Amino acid sequence: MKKKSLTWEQAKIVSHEHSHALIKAVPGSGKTTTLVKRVERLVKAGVDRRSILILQYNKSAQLSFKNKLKIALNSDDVPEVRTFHSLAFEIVRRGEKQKIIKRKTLLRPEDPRYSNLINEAYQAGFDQGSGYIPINDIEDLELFISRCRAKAVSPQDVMADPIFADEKPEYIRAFTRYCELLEENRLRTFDEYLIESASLLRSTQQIIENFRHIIIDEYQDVNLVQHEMIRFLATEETSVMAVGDLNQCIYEWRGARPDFIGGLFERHFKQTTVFHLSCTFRFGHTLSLMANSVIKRNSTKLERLCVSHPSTPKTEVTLRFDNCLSKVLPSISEFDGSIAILSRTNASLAEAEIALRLAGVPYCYLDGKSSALAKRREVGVLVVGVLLCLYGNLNELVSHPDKRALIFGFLWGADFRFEKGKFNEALNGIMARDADMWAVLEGSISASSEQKELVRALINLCDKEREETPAAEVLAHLKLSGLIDGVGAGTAIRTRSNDEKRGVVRIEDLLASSKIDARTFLDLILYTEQPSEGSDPLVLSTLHGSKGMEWDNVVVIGLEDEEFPGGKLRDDFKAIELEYEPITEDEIQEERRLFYVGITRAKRRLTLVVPEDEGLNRWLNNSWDSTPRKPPIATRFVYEAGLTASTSTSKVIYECITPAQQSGMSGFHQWYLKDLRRLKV
Ligand SMILES: Nc1ncnc2c1ncn2[C@@H]1O[C@H](COP(=O)(O)OP(=O)(O)OP(=O)(O)O)[C@@H](O)[C@H]1O
Repeated sequence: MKKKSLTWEQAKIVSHEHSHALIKAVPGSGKTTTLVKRVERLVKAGVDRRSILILQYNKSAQLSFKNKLKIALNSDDVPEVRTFHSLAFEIVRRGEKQKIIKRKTLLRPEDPRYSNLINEAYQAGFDQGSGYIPINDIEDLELFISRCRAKAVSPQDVMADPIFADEKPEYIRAFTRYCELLEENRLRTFDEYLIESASLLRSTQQIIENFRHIIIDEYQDVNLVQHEMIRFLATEETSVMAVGDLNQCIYEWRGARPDFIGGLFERHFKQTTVFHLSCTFRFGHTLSLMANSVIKRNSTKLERLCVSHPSTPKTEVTLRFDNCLSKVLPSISEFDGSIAILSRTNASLAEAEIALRLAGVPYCYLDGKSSALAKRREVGVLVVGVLLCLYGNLNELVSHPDKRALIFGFLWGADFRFEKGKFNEALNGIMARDADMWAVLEGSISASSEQKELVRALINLCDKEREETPAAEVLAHLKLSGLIDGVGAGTAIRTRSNDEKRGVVRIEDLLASSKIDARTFLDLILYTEQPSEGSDPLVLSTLHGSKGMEWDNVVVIGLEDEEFPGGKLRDDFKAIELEYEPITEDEIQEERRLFYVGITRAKRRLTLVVPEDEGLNRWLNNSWDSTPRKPPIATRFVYEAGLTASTSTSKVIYECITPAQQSGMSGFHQWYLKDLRRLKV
């Protein structure tokens, strides 16, 4: 294999000698390559391998880095490469052994004891009996707890902390009970391991050996506790090197603190040298220019632009104006190389799933899941509704593997109001073979006249449609029955309930444009087999999930401004009754970073599937890259990307630019050219 020669930016980091270092790296800038080279140089210069610690953000990054080190050092004896969690386990284990802290057991999220514990905490906090608790409410509580744990705050601290002043007191009570239950049962979750190890490092000398060099990757995603661990781990002699990209911080809502990389690191670690890795090896000039153009709209000062190395492919960026995925996706599946479809919301991924099934294109989710359709509530409502319309019963589901998920979705997503504690009874009742669904429902929902009316309307729909009836028509009848009105109503978080409502609209559009009949719709959802392992299917992922990944072809869908970044709804948006989701400027900036992360995953081709939008055409025709004043139809981020100007500038760069061409460019594009020259690549 041809050896890569390092850029001067990379070489400076590799040879950095003393003091702490902060590396600000753009996507695909060879961070791993540079860090591996640095460790190789340290070891070759005689630094003891055991005095070097590398911290990676997750298990797969840790394994991959370790393998690269083994190859570089031509040995299995490599420095310690750990995740924050594995380091915390080791420190806590030593603390327990030395009897400094109590012995406790790890409580993993998949352990049934965990769900019992969180349910009990919820019931205590919300003063609720032992009835059914919606999964989303539990998730909201978990998010609240993880935000508290990321800052290592106790329930007493939360009560006193003005940051939490707007939180519901129920959450604080539930959090208090959660902490008590962990203590009573001598259990620790992953969060407690981090917190206790930070506290052990602070209070106990020599709980773990001293490291001469500590290197931490993805620093933009560390939370306060992890940052504190590093501070207490470092001695006078330690040189700490943190690597990250402020513009890729997308986990602030979970407690990540971009301000560490944005200034606090340098304040806490004196005499830090700041380095930049501003040359990407992943994508070409058009995409670099667009990514810079979007991210410069954030308030964080852009110190360096992301600049493409000449060895990168000439990434092609295209906009596909289309409101219907079933027209767009079949042609995308013909692209050469790896393909990913990325979306801000799960509703759009569900639509993509159905469109791909319709086109017979194999796919899977990034985490290996073959489908998420059956678990979506609106899908449960539609499948059960269509089955009732066609056959008057749910016999077809009797031995279907997704029976429980679909009936759960139906019961939860439809507009039923259950008597306290009766939801599970209804679910189990309808699941039973030969169940009388109507009797079960009537025995468990409230006795109000609207609820009785809903059941009657459903009974009236039974057996009234034929398999050949267009699915869109059946769906329209279901809507008239009032069944769909409840979709999204039961979820506590507005963004989630809107996601389910959008799911209905997306499926509605898809059925209307594809003109499939009701039976085909059921077959698509219930019987489409996904390829088993081994083949190389197209990948679906949320934008959050795509972080750290790259594909030859990236297709971003769900690019409507009211969905991404969300916030103020357009006045003309009448398709569904979405609830207003107020969004702050900080949240818009985080969404913008998410768009930046998503588009910078592409190597050879980026396709942005946007809704028809006259405004965007105007922006493209005028080569503008500003943020539209009024919320547009297509996401504002596509407006800001300035595709037209980026394409023409990149064309002249590839064709060798003349001074006259350069002087006609915007100041921003001239800055890009200056940086390109400065990099001397
Ligand atoms: N100096 C170089 N010359 C040519 N190619 C390089 C150089 N440095 C890195 N690369 C290539 O760039 C690609 C990205 O490198 P690497 O995986 O180290 O980046 P990364 O910054 O860790 O990526 P990410 O942040 O997305 O995980 C790899 O294919 C690598 O071989």
